[in-house]
Formats: sequence, structure tokens, C-alpha cells
Amino acid sequence: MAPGLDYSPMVVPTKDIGQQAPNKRLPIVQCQVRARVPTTTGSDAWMYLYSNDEDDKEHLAIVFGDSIWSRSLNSVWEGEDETQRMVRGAYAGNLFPGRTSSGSEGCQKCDQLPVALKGAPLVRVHSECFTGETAWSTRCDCGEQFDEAGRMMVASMGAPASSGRSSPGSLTEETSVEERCAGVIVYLRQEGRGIGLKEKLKTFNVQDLGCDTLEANLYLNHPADARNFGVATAILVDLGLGSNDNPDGICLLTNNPNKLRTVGGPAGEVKIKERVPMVPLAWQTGGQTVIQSPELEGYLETKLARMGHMLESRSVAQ
Ligand SMILES: Nc1nc2c(ncn2[C@@H]2O[C@H](COP(=O)(O)OP(=O)(O)OP(=O)(O)O)[C@@H](O)[C@H]2O)c(=O)[nH]1
Repeated sequence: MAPGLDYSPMVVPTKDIGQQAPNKRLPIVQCQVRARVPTTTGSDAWMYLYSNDEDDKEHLAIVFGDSIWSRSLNSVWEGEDETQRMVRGAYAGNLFPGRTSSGSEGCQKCDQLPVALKGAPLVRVHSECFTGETAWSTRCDCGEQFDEAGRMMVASMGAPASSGRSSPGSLTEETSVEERCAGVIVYLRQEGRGIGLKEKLKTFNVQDLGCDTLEANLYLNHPADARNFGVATAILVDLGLGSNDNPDGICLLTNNPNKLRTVGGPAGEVKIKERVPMVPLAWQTGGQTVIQSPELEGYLETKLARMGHMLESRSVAQ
């Protein structure tokens, strides 16, 4: 703790950090709308927006490939007509001017109808970070992780099974080389590990006063991590990635032990087949990439040393 700060919260033993209990039950989620989004990854993504019965946030799923779709989106809503179904994204195949029916009979390119899932898709459960993803912050690597997850998913769909990744070290031997045809980023509106942007900005000031990223949360009387991942699990089940629909499981992109423990759900609703580590690009490339700063080094070191993240130290990862 930095000298000068009047710091009274009980220091949390490292072993207790990230030991949040998983939800006792899965939240109920409903996909409200879906739309096709052409992306700079070189592949279209399907953007799904969800409501749920635990908070009023608009959580998202960004889906690559045609083999994953929402069950709750496709159900027929009372009183809706065909146009309303298409406007909220509940249609088969593709949209085109003049289309009048949402069903597969109304679709021009039926080869775009859902295809069977091959292998265990890459899944990233990502938490919102306005500073890192939008405001170019180098205090964290959230923006880089988000970009890298999308790039890895697109690469894993398009390339031959044995060489489906272009960035050195993005995937390690822990990753299977089987063919994939899909990927999902569940984007949770859990800014600042769940404490919100206002409080996160305060933690930046506390960090500049000398605390590390964990101590700054505790100094402001927040838990080290205020998130839970129940909504993510429920969204994955809705997307057909639950154990019943997808016994092959998913490959989860994370270094966070708490995600690994809880994204599977309280009753193993989603099978996590493998963990795929997310190695900071600066570490992979020996510092050749853009995001580098003393703050980022401190952020990563705190995750490793105090929050139990499963990442080799910089020297090993390079
Ligand atoms: N409280 C706090 N939150 C931060 C800080 N820097 C980034 N964040 C938040 O941390 C979250 C990033 O979490 P994730 O992308 O899920 O990553 P993670 O929990 O570190 O685990 P990985 O899956 O290994 O990347 C986002 O909500 C960010 O807004 C910080 O200094 N303080």
C-alpha cells in the first residue's frame, strides 16, 4: 500500500480472491434482436442482444459462423407478423430487399441456413472496458484481448485445421487442432470488473496514488472482482452450446481461474473442454506491438501475482 493513503479495508488473502461462488441457478435470458454485422476481421458476425431476469443491462453475443443461433430468438412471439420477425432478426438465411417471409422457404441462399457445429468452438467471455476498448487506454489489455479473440475465431474457421492461427503463440499446445466452424464472444456489460465506469475511474486515481489494481478496488470498498458469469452461461446455453446440445464442449479463451470455474454453470450446463490462454501480444512479440506501458505491466503483474491468473510470467511467455 502506498504511503499517504489512509487504507483501512481488511486485506484479502490472495487465496480468497476470485473464489466467488457460481450462481445457484442460471438467469433466464431472452434474445431480443439479432443482426448481421460485416466486420474488419474479414468475416461477417452475428450480433445478438439479450435481456435477462437479473439486471437491466444489454448483454451481447458476437457470433462467427453459421452453425450457432439463438433458441429464444427463433421462438414465435405473440401477435408478431413476418415483417416484425425479420426486423428483430428471427429469420432463416439472409435478408434481401423484397423478402416477405422469415422462414427458410423465403430465403434465397439456403446454404446460409444453420450448419452442424464441427468441433468445440472458441468462446471468449469478455467484460466491457470503455477505457481499454474505446479510449485507447494502455492501463490494461482489454482492447487487445477483444480484437485478438475475434481474430483467432475467424482464423480458426477459415484456415486448414493444422494451421488455423496466424499470430505466434496465440494458441498453445493446450489447444486442440481439430476443425472449428464457429466462435462466440459473449460481451458482458460489466464495466470495471462489475463496479461501473465511475468507480473504475476512481480506481485509476488511487492507482496513480500508489496502489496496485487490486488494492485500489479494496481501498474504495469494492471487492477485487464484482462479477459473476451466470448470464454468460445462460447465453451460451441459449446459443446451443450447452452440454445437452453440444456435448463436445467449448474452448474457453481466458487466463482467469474464476471464469474457468464458473462459466460452466452450477450444474455443468456448459462443458468446458479446454482452456486457451490469452498471452499479451507485447509478451508474444518481445515488445514489438503497440500496447505497452508501465501501467499495463503493473496490471498484468497484479493479475499474476495477486489474482491467481493462469499466465506464465513475461520471461517464460516470450
Ligand atoms: N476495477 C478495475 N477494473 C479494470 C481495470 N482495468 C480493467 N478493468 C476491467 O477488467 C475487466 C476485464 O476483464 P476481462 O476482459 O473479462 O478479463 P479478465 O477477467 O482479466 O480475464 P481474462 O479472461 O484472462 O482476460 C473489464 O471489465 C475492465 O473494465 C482496473 O484498473 N480496475
